[in-house]
Formats: sequence, C-alpha cells, structure tokens
Amino acid sequence: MESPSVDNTRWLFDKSRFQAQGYIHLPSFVHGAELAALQAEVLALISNPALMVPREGSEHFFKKYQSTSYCYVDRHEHVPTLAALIEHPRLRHIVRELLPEDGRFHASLVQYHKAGEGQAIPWHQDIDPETVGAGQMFNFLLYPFDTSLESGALHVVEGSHGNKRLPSGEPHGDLPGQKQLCPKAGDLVITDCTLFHKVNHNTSGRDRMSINMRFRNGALDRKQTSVGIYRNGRVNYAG
Ligand SMILES: O=C(O)CCC(=O)C(=O)O
Ligand SMILES: [Fe+2]
Repeated sequence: MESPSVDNTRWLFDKSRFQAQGYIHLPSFVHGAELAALQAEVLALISNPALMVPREGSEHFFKKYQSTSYCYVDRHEHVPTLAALIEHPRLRHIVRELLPEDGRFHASLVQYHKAGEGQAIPWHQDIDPETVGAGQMFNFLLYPFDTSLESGALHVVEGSHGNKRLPSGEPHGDLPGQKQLCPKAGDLVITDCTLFHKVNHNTSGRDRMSINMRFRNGALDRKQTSVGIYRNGRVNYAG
C-alpha cells in the first residue's frame, strides 16, 4: 500500500514521466497574490535596463547564434518573490526528488522578449551533454504572464536529453519530434538542461518573459556548467 504522501508526490511531480520526456509542464504552480507580486516585480525589473546583462561587445554572439533576449541574472533583491520561490517547499521537494544527494540552487535568469523586436532564443542545450549528461542540472521555468505561439512558444524535443549534442543546422530550423508549449501565467515547466529547446520569435504586440531557476548537482564544478551548445557552435559563457 502506498502512503498518502507518495500519492501527493505523484500529483505534484511525476518523476518517471519527467525522466522519460526530459521535461514536464505543471500548470498553475504559482497563483493569486504570489503571482500578482511576481508580475509586478518582474515588470519593475525589466523597466530598468541598467540591471540587465550588458549587451555591448556581444554583437557577434547575437548575430551568430541568433539568441537575442534581454537577460537579467540573479537580480533577487529586485524580485523578492523570486528569492522566496527558490526556497518554496513544493519546489524544493521536486529538487530533492531530482537531486537527492546534493541539489543546489545555481542561478536565476529572467529572459525578456520585448514586443515588436522579434526576439528569440534558438535551439540550444544549456550544458554540454557530452561532458555532463542528463539528470545533473535542471531549469525550473516559471512564466509570470501567458505566452502564445506568436509571443514565443517553448519548443522542446521530447526525449532528446542525454549525451547527444544538437545536430548542426539552422539555428531555428525545425527538428523532428519538436513540440510547442505555451505556458500560462503561473505555470512551471521543468526541463533537463541537456534537452533540445528553443523559443520562437516574438511577433506579437505583447512582451514575453520567463523566469528560470536553475538547480544543479553540487558535485558539478563551474567548468562543467559554463558551456552552452547551439546548432552552429558551442559557447563558453565564462569567457
Ligand atoms: O524562456 C523560455 O521559455 C526558455 C528559456 C531558456 O531556454 C533558458 O532560460 O535556458
Ligand atoms: Fe535554455
């Protein structure tokens, strides 16, 4: 007989499904006053360009990889609801399911695709699958506002996580088996960092934002987590 707590766990997070797919979509993870606070704080954050990662000198990166979002890294003092979310018991429960030995918070990223600028993130893997592999680092993506096909769906290739690198080709070109997710406000999407994923161009008249809380196995060192894979090259974010 399974205990009720095991049933609760299944309801919250189906680990075997996650491990088979490489991602899982949990609707309405955050709602009500918490979601309203997150929305207000994220809007305040993106209204302050001084807080984003400087773009000067990165023109080559934007052009080559066609990754054009405005990015805010670890701005927790400006988004206290995000700081609280990282310690959220339900979220930490899932982190423990995924990384029972040593699940550590790694970094947060707020990605901002401004209305009217056609911004996008091409196919990528957040870490090098050949050196790290699946099950070591995860994105917990929280969407403060509704997304749509026009503002930028999260595209994923189910089951692509593991030790394989993305096939070379067009940065945004279609991949076999790709699926489109359009998370609603408050939804959480968890992905393995080796999963093939991208965000298509924001052609809508609405801003598109995502909040990424990244967790890693504490046994990984910085060198293993600083390389991202694109279809036309690999990037060492550490420089
Ligand atoms: O904005 C999204 O939906 C995905 C962002 C992403 O790929 C990332 O933060 O690694
Ligand atoms: Fe990513």
